Amino acid sequence: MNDKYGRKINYLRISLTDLCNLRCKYCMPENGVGKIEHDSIMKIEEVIKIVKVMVKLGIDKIRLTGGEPLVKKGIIYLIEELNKIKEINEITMTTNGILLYEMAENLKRAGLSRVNISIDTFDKEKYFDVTRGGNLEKVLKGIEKCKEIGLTPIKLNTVLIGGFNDDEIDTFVNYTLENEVDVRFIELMPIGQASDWHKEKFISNQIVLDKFKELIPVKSEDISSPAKYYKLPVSKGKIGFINPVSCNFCSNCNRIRLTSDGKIKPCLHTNEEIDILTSLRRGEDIRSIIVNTILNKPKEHELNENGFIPIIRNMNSIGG
Ligand SMILES: Nc1nc2c(ncn2[C@@H]2O[C@H](COP(=O)(O)OP(=O)(O)OP(=O)(O)O)[C@@H](O)[C@H]2O)c(=O)[nH]1
Ligand SMILES: C[S@@+](CC[C@H](N)C(=O)[O-])C[C@H]1O[C@@H](n2cnc3c(N)ncnc32)[C@H](O)[C@@H]1O
Ligand code: SF4
Ligand code: SF4
Repeated sequence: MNDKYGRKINYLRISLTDLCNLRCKYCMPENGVGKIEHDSIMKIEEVIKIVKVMVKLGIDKIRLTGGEPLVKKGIIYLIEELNKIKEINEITMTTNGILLYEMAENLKRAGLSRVNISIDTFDKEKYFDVTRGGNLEKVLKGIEKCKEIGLTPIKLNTVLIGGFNDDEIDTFVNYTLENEVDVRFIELMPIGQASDWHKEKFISNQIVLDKFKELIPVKSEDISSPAKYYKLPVSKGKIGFINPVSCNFCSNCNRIRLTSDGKIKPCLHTNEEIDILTSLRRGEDIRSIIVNTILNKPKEHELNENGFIPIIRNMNSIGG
């Protein structure tokens, strides 16, 4: 269905869990998130019920995210069930890749279309540091496994952090020369853990464009994608830029979000949330809640406005 600004909303991003097997410094507190009451998290069957109502309203693309979606118990079953819903064209996932090597085959068999993998550095020690304990080798093996079995196209998501990985821009850009993988640089957002980070850490994607003058703009096949794409003159993969702060893709926004505790979020950058899980459990009409949420989706974010209220949730429970 369309929202009141005429945007067609067909993309649902679901944060399946706020738990994660990593603790990226910009995303999660060092000690993780305390386990919240089991009952306040959506069960797999509840996710399926909500999705089944949403597809009747025009949702045809689902992204599973988190926290880390691959640590959610029942993830394979969920994908199998979503794959049976005829209205859904694409089931995708955003993952840190740690468990991909061992799970990729089952994910593909269950019906997952493709994966976006977050990787902020190709340096083993830096990876261990920024993720507070992650093993880079596992992610790299996961990427290779996805290539091997055709869980593709693959996109890498790289958050640019001043003083951390801005010295690796060449490595990431050159990765696309030999790999049929898109690398997307994401500007760090002042959300959750990063909401009070020092401004030097927030660096603009423009520095990549300034450094690589030979990058050629590529027309995106998906006008609703937050990424603007470029490529090196002879390369297998593309370079994408996601500027969630200085973004100008709100006018083409096609997405709504479902948080791990069952709230619909009409926009990534608002604190507005509608508790659909409680309504579902009470047997109330969730269709009208979804219709209202879509109709009243904000026109755009207000990150650049004076008086902007910082987002309270950490990214791990929103899902990015
Ligand atoms: N401001 C804003 N940023 C977004 C939105 N959707 C995604 N992003 C940013 O883009 C990052 C990467 O998103 P992904 O989870 O890979 O999903 P995607 O870009 O929709 O993926 P594709 O379907 O492959 O294009 C997220 O972590 C966010 O930082 C959005 O609706 N608004
Ligand atoms: C919250 S994670 C969830 C999925 C999965 N655990 C992963 O890391 O891909 C989704 C995306 O959000 C990004 N992210 C988290 N906090 C962010 C922030 N403050 N600014 C920009 N991107 C952020 C991560 O880098 C990741 O690409
Ligand atoms: S960015 Fe993803 S992998 Fe890193 S802590 Fe957040 S949810 Fe976990
Ligand atoms: S900031 Fe809000 S309106 Fe803009 S693209 Fe993201 S989710 Fe859509």
